[in-house]
Amino acid sequence: ELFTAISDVEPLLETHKRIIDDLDEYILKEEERLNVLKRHLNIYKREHEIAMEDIPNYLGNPINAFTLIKRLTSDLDHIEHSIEIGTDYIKNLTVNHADVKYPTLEDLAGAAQALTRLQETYYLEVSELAEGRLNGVNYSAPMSAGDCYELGKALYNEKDYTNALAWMKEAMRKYKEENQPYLFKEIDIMEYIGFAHYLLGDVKSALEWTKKMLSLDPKHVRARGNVPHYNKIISEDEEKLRRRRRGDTGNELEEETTQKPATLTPYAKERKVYEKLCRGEVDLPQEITKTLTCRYLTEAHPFLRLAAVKMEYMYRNPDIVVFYDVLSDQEIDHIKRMAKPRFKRATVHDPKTGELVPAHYRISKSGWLKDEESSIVARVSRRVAHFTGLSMTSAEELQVVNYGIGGHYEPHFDFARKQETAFGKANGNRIATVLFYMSNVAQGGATVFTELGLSVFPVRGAAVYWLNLHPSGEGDLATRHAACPVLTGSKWVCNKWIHQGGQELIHPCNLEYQPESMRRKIPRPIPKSSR
Ligand SMILES: O=C(O)CCC(=O)C(=O)O
Ligand SMILES: [Fe+2]
Repeated sequence: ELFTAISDVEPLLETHKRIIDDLDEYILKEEERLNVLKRHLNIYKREHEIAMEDIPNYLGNPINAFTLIKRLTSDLDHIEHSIEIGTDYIKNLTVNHADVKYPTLEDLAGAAQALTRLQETYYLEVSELAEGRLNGVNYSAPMSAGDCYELGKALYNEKDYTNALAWMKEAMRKYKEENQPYLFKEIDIMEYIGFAHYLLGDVKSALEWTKKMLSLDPKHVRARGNVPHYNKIISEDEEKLRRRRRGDTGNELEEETTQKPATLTPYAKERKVYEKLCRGEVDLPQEITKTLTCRYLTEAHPFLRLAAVKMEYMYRNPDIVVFYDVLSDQEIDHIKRMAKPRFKRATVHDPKTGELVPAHYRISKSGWLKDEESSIVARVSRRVAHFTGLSMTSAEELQVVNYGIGGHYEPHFDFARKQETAFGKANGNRIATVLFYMSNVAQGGATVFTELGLSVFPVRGAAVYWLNLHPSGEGDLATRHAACPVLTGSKWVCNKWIHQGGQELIHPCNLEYQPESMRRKIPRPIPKSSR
């Protein structure tokens, strides 16, 4: 898939240029051909008019008789030939080339879902997006009726009827405004709107739209078939309502009327916090902010006395630290260049089939770089040892990540839980995470800590650092974090995960394990809106 990493979308511009050149040439040839045909047509029309004015006189003229016959024989051959060339040309015309990359329908669906994710996370209005605006900033040309229609169709095919409906309504509005020729018609948009309403349980609106379809085309087969079906459902519903009002409820109806209390699942609760953090709507409580400091780090390693590192505490207990200017522009370019050819989409095991399938909770592409492969990668590992003070003997290779359109990584822990296979390996669990930012992100793309209520926004060249484990080796649940969907720009990061192996003397473990009950003393973040 191409939509999972922005870097993979770049070659599409070359494909795009090829199509422009081919179409340009094709249209030029077609126009020449059509001009010939039009010239012939005009002659035929003019001659026909003259002939009809006075038929005997016209045919009585031998020249006219000849030219008429000529027009119906050799001229016609010419015309036919010209049309044939046209159809042959069309038949042989290819805008598909083997040597350039094309996106697939799966890419189209992925890009459509990404837009929906962005729309929902960042509260974007469909009408704003359709005008090419993101948060009030103009980012692209307005979308056409055709763009909105295709997007609506892709969402409809993915069974996202709510968003499909919103985009189809936008398509309808633009279709009327634009008055442009399209391969689809107004009635096609209406059909999607009507059926989406039906699938969302709004049968009355479905009927209304179907009737509108019939006013445009009284013979429309599907619309005619649906009207009685919708009418039946509506009258059945009304009957149920009447019986309920009369108190004449059977058991079956009683069940329907008992409403379940609207409680959010833990997943939905976390999702809400995650989205709020992504929008930057949560401030840390003063109890935390007053403990946050920044300074030059000089003591973690003797090397730092020569080259101190700027550090800033983003959170205390657990400590989340940002180190600034720990990757240079050259290092970033080198790491990106090395990683690109090895990019693979993040996959998970499908429990049903046992096969590796793309992970929907993580939309990005990544590749791994070894220290031995490049002195620059090795230098970055040494730097990590300097500013974390940890041993790199058990560290993983450098993981390089690029997020695609709306790319994200849903809330997770970096450490392995007991049931997971990585747990208990020779090197132990991931004791620490160093997350380098290799790009700024214009909008979106924050790293957020859902238990702490902390949003960290990417700064190119900086790294976030935290310990994933308690001194006892137990995973610290407070480190749960996520990567927010990228709204604009391309987000590049790289991860260095350091394991327990090798830290025995540097970071001795002990039985101290700060239980959940203790951590509750840290005030919870207060959402802005509740103040
Ligand atoms: O990209 C980010 O901001 C976070 C990435 C992350 O959490 C991970 O790769 O484990
Ligand atoms: Fe992570």
